[in-house]
Amino acid sequence: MWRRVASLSSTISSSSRSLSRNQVFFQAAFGLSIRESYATEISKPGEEGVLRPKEKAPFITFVLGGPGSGKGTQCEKIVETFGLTHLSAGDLLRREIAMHTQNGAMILNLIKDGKIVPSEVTVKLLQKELESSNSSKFLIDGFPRTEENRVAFERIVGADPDVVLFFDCPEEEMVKRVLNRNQGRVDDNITTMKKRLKIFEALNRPVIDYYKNKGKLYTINAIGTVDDIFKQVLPIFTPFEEQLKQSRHVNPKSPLVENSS
Ligand SMILES: Nc1ncnc2c1ncn2[C@@H]1O[C@H](COP(=O)(O)OP(=O)(O)O)[C@@H](O)[C@H]1O
Ligand SMILES: Nc1ccn([C@H]2C[C@H](O)[C@@H](COP(=O)(O)OP(=O)(O)O)O2)c(=O)n1
Ligand SMILES: [Mg+2]
Repeated sequence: MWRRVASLSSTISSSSRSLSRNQVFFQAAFGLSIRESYATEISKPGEEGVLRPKEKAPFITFVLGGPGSGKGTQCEKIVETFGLTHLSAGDLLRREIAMHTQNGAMILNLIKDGKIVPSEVTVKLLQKELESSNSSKFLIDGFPRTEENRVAFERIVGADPDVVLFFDCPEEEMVKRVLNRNQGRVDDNITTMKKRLKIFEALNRPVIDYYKNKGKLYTINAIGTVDDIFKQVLPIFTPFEEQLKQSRHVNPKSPLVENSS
């Protein structure tokens, strides 16, 4: 669906190039933001009163939690079961480092120091993935980590999450898991971890509170086995059964698929 939008946007004049392809298309054609245009029945000038089919908004889940709370591990299980497309903000940033891109060195220094990369950089990487994907159901892991991240995503991508998962884990357990992670990450050491935990408390808590107030937050007790934790995650997606069933990528064994054997 995002791809369909992208192909239409090539007809838009080059004077609007600083906007995203989605924004260019929807703003130029209908003067609407992406979210508005997905949610509203619209008619072009000269076609007043002609109802056009509603576009479907992408289904977006944000995955929050401290370092080592098990976000990535649970995302793998969600992908396996429900077929959402997994976008890890941390993985996208690490890919920039590995590819020695223009921002690579800056990102490496911030990550080593437990700091947050400027929102514009992270959101642009996410936006690129969202726009080039065939999928319409996304799991965005490790994002937004700050209020600035959240606002930048709203401004640049123009979409809101349907679900926000928060893996709630005691610090002691997170430290233990990170120090045993063994993935060769530059930030998996006690010095960086201590900084990350401080930053998490200070900057991620306001994001958690924001989504709690909006009624979108699902808090999961992240202590226990991977399977026990996933048992808490499963029922969260049940109310979204219809939307998720339409995904081409849904695992046929998913509990959301009727008559699965
Ligand atoms: N429920 C769990 N119990 C014990 N260890 C876990 C659990 N979930 C994940 N882990 C391990 O903890 C480490 C951190 O998990 P990860 O999914 O990478 O967390 P995050 O993405 O939140 O930093 C990994 O080595 C992972 O295998
Ligand atoms: N929204 C984000 C996500 C990650 N980062 C940076 C800073 C984080 O400490 C690192 C690693 O993030 P990642 O989500 O992979 O980390 P964990 O899986 O929680 O340990 O990347 C960021 O600056 N902004
Ligand atoms: Mg992770």
